[in-house]
Amino acid sequence: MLEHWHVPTVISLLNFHTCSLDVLAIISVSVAVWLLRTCKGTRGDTLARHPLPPGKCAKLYEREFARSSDNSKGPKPLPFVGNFHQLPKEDFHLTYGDWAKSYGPIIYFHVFGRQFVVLNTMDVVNDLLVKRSATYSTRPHLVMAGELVGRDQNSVLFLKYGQRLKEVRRVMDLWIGKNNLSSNYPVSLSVNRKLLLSLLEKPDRGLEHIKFAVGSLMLKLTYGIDCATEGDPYIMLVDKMTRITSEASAPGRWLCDSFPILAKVPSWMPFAGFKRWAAEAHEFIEKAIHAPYEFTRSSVLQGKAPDSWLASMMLDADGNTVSGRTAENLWIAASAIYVGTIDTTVSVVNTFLLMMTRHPEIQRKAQLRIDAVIGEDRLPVLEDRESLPYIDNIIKETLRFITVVPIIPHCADKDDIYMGHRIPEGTYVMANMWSIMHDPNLFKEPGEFRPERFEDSPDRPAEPDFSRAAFGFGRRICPGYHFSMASLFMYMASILATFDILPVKNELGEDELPPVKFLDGHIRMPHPFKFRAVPRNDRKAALIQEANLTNVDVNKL
Ligand code: HEM
Repeated sequence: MLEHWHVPTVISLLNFHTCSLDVLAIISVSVAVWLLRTCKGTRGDTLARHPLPPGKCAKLYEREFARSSDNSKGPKPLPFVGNFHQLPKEDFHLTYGDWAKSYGPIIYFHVFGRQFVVLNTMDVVNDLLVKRSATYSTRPHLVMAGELVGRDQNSVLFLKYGQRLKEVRRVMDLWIGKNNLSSNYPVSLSVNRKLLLSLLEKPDRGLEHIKFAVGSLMLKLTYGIDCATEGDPYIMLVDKMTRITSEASAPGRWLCDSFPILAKVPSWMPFAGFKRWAAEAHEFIEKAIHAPYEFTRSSVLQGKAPDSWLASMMLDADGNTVSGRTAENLWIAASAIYVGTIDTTVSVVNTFLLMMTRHPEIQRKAQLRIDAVIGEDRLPVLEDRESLPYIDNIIKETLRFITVVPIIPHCADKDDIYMGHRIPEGTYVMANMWSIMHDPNLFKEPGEFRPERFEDSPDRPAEPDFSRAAFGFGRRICPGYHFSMASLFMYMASILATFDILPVKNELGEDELPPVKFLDGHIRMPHPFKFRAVPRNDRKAALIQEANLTNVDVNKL
């Protein structure tokens, strides 16, 4: 049985800080426990209805599974491990996309008894995640990130669908929803102008400036925190929380996600390093969530809190700071803002800069359009968006090209039947956004960056605009959608209006084009790269200086 386990792969995916023998011990114990439970007919309701005789468990289980969820539309599984051995270490979306070519738009597979459905076209995604969002709006149960690190209690992204999620999303909507765009705008504008100044003053540190602008904007809006330019402790804190969360939820990394029974192993056992890691991560995340919240609470109590979303809801009708469930909703909502924004927005803006560096012709065209609308004497503002459809097309193309969240995971919270297939409760139902956004039947040369694809022309109709789908679906759609589209416009339009984005030069004085390479993960991000931001002319540089002199002081907002 063990050769089917692809043991080296399992071990390389682990981060248990323990030796391989320990891992093998865990695997052996888990296999034994699984077989015992299976043979007793206690594993899953299908098998519970059909107790299996010892010795034939694996074969019968496989047949039973095939009957229950029609596993025929997916790669052939092995007994017990299912399709584990066919899963890649990274770039899952590419493998799922390849499977879709053989098995069609819906793929079914299973790994150690956990069932997965991957949706590879917008039609099937809409049918399930949008039209049936009453069934498909919960999140998969993750043992490490959710249960052990505790993110299923304190992170919007991991919360199961239910009352708590609705309450927290309502709070977020008040803060960052469509109707609040204009009241957030002065702070956003101020941060945007500071970003231009940073690019002017330190043009060789472009990517750092973007990250700082995105992070500091969210901390200011949410908590009223003014970040120091470098090494801000709050930015470092929430950044670390983001990193830990993504490590804890990395697919295939933690054996306990495949064998939930391992969550019960006592932390003191020698091979239970993962439990000790989880306990430390949990403690750190609790601190990282509460530190900025406490900052706002104490400044509200002292009557000197700068305006912020949190401060606006911190006091009850009697002037006391809120407590209990209301306070919990606030800190959960507040902490989701930074985590939800940082990597996603930075990824899109960095991809935009990468593409501008590589495509001077697109950059020039966009600059001419901007100049025609705003002239020489001012910088772009949000109201210009309607007059600048080409910038919107650059945003759409950047979202399509990078596909920031390549796989969007939802989960069935009751049994369902779709196109004759049974989808049991608990199945992971994942939209393969990467395949959809790169479908050659919909997008001509999908690997090319081409904003014009969204324009109608006499010889070619516009290609589909799935930019909204890049933000998810149904009741779990990203609460930051409207805010993000507005801020992406402001980042892109104001950078293009004022700077030429150019490649760096090598020792021979030649342009060195940055490669198109991405870091894999839940969130796709360009590999760090270098570019030069050169002011288009003296007038533009002066406009940036003036905007920062006359800029409203965000500390007083
Ligand atoms: C370019 C920017 C962004 C992209 C591409 C993006 C994308 C996404 C996607 C794909 C999801 C999953 C939706 C689903 O499960 O169907 C999501 C969820 C979420 N996003 Fe964003 N997002 C962006 C910006 C933001 C911003 C600015 C915020 C700040 C509020 C935010 C907060 C969240 C939260 C809290 C969730 C979890 C929602 C839930 O599970 O109910 N995101 N985002």
